[in-house]
Order: sequence, then C-alpha cells, then structure tokens
Amino acid sequence: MPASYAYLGPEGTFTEVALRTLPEAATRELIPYVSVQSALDAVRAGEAEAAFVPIENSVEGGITTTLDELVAGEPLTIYREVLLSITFALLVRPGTKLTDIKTVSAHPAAQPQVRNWLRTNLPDAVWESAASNADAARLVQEGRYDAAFAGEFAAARYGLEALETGIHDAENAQTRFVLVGRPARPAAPTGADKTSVVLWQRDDHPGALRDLLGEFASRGINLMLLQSRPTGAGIGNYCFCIDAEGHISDRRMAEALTGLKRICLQVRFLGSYPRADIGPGEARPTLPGTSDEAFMAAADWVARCQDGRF
Ligand SMILES: O=C(O)C(=O)Cc1ccccc1
Repeated sequence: MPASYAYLGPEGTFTEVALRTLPEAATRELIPYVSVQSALDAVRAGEAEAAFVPIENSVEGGITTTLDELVAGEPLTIYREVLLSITFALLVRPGTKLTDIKTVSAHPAAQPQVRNWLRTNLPDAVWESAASNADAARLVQEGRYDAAFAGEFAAARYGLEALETGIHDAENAQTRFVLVGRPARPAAPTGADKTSVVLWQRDDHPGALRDLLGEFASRGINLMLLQSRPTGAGIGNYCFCIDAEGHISDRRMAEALTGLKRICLQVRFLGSYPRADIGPGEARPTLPGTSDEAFMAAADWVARCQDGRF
C-alpha cells in the first residue's frame, strides 16, 4: 500500500493546509492532484492510500463534485474530517493595482464567500472558475487572469502579492474536508462521531422522504447534513446524502441503518468517523430510551417474551 495521500492541489490550496493539520499526514507523502475526481481516482486505482478533498462549505453547502463522486462509482469510505476557517486574500502579480483588475479567478465554492466584496470593490471584473484556489493563483502567475482569491499563504508559492486580505462575506465561514479511502472497517467510536450515508428511495409517494428521516428521528439521531443530488435518471429523481450524529457501532445507528436498508432501494454507507466540531466524548446525550443499554434491555425483554419468561 503506497504511504501517500492525494489531495486537491496544486500546492497552496486550503485543502493542503487542512490536510497538514492531521497528525497522520506527517508520515505520508502528500501528492497534489488537479481535481477532486483525479485525487479520488488515484485511491480507486491503488496509487494513493487515501485522498483529501473539500466536501462542504458553511456558506454554500455541499461541494457537489465531491458528493457526486462519493455517490457514484466504485465505493469509497470517509476516514476522517477536518474543519477549516476560511478567509480569502486577493492575490495579484506584484505591482498590479485594483483598477488594473479585469478578471478574477477562484474555485467555484469561493464565489459565494466573496460575492459582496466583488460587488463593492470590483463590480466589473469577470469571474473565471478554476480547479482550485491555488490553481487560480498559478493562472495569475502565468498571466492568464489578473487576480485570484486564495489563501494568503499561496502568495509566496506563486510569486504573487496580496492586494487585500481577510476577505469573507460571511463571518466564521468554514469548509469541511474529508480523508477518503477504500472501504475499510470504521475507526473505533470516540464518543463524538458522525455517520455518512447515501439513500435512494424505493418509490415516489407522499411522505417518502419523511419515511427515510423517520428512521433516524424515531431513534433519537440528530442529522447534520441533508443534501439531495440528482440521480441522473430524469427530473425529480434524487438521492439523499445524509450525515447523522453517531457511529455505526451505536445500537441506535445500527438499527436506523437496518430500517433504511429495508425500505430504501439502495443505501451506500460512506463511513463512521470522529467529528471535527467537538472533541472525543463530547457528543450530546441521546434521547431517553435510545442508549445502547436501552436497546439491549428492550431486545432482552422481547427474547424473554418469545421464551415465555415475561
Ligand atoms: O482547497 C482549496 O483551495 C480549494 O480550492 C477548495 C476550496 C474552495 C473554497 C473554499 C475552501 C476550499
């Protein structure tokens, strides 16, 4: 197994900064890829042990390229997540003034975080999407665009200077990144975990989504993300990407997934992994009657009833 992690590159992405916060990254070779797809394909092809990619943004929601890759194709599993607070710098070739800027570039997920700033400061600049924020910086260095929104730390790497720093339309904007690998046994529960799944409805009927969500609700499981993605099979056909609080080894989660497996056309398990927003053991108490002990005591009672010992 290659001791390397693929990540959304090139060098100087927020993704790279977030990846370097993981202790295990220090013992791996970190290899930049030009896109989320190519980083994930490197894992599928066995060229990399895991890939590190952005998946969700507190301003815009899911990063759809990543979600769609996890929904389709050869199954992959989320091992870890990282949260990073994001503010942008406007990077330009040395000497460029604000009035010189006709084109600006960044990853599409950056746009909703800098839209108001652009409207006020560069209302006529043309937006050009790039494969990542660091790639936008690289394209500015090459002279393709006049300015890039990227991390201030990318300036030195691409010989650029920051004309403005701390750009962020929304306070406390965070991006969530995940370390994704081939299917493997989930890491042991930490007492603050998250489980990600993709659900496909069996049929279309009133309350179909409520039925799916009910499997979580009735077992006291809180949801942290619900994002529908088109299945590609026509208008109105969606699957649902869900993050739920808890670990698949929790009885309530195992039972919720059992229920979903029975009623859904298809369920894809994307992993159980430690939450990055709180520390180990810090998850809120669950609703009364949804602890492992409550599930075991209830199952024991049913067994005794079946046995005539009630
Ligand atoms: O990691 C990067 O630099 C990216 O291009 C992805 C991204 C896009 C927007 C906010 C954070 C990360």
